[in-house]
Amino acid sequence: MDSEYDLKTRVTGLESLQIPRAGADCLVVIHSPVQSELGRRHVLDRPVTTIGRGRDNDIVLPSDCVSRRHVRLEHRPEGLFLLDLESTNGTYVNDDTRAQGEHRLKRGDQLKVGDTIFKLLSGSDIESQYHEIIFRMTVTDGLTNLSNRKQLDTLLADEIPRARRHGRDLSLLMLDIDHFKSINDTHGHLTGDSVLRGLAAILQKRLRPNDKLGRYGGEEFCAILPETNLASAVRIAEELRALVAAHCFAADGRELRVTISIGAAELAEGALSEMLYKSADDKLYEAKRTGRNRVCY
Ligand SMILES: Nc1nc2c(ncn2[C@@H]2O[C@H](COP(=O)(O)OP(=O)(O)OP(=O)(O)O)[C@@H](O)[C@H]2O)c(=O)[nH]1
Repeated sequence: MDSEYDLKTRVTGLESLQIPRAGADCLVVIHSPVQSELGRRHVLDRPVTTIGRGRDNDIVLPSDCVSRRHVRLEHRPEGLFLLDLESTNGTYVNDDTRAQGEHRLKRGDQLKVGDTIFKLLSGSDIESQYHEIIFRMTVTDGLTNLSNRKQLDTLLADEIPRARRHGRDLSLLMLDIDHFKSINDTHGHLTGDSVLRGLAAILQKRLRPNDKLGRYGGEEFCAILPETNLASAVRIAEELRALVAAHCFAADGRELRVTISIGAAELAEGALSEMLYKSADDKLYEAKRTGRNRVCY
């Protein structure tokens, strides 16, 4: 049985980008007030999928015009059925038909739930794959393949209420390559790019699957560490720092040594995403000011 955590990460993180098995039904977001949701593909790989505003739904739409439990989709031998759960604003199929009772869906149908419109597609449809590619492009950093800044914001905005709800810790690391400009200047931008890719791979390999690593910008990375207090985050940060310092990057057939500075912060009571970013960022700059290749918290 999946934990609530696993279920949610499946639909909020890059984990949701797994290619579904051929022929699996998918709901693809084709209209949303949240731009970064466009093209997101929800694979309907369970017997029942619920959609609603409440965090306990399989697909969570945090909008006032969506009911807490809004609609339920059910796989049966005869096909996929939709059942509106007496939502206030209703569920509409193909624009104007308000779903009454059970409604059998067919591929290509559009479902309007509040201000989000989904299209039911097969995972193997060219159209579904097209949406997926566009979605990947909007949430991924092209160089490192990690989450981009926008996606990090979305992930952190999801993790903060989850941590509060379950009374769990949450920490954030901001990581920045030391003297990266001189690596570019000495070895060229292609080597700089390869260092960024190599660094991303080292960090990703050490972190746990539930941690969320992204490229915050330029040579700065960010790791969201759910269920991690500050002491553990600092231990992890120290390990990452040491791993990078010990790694031999390659430049023009020669060895290149790279170090990183890290700022660590823990979610404080009542703090918002920006405050957590700022606390970790302040500590990162303290690490830079006090000599680099170190962790500050
Ligand atoms: N190769 C490459 N370089 C980048 C990329 N993004 C940002 N940079 C470079 O990263 C460098 C960052 O330089 P600075 O902000 O001066 O920082 P630094 O040299 O790392 O110095 P400290 O952070 O103070 O240790 C700039 O030269 C940017 O051009 C990228 O995608 N590829």
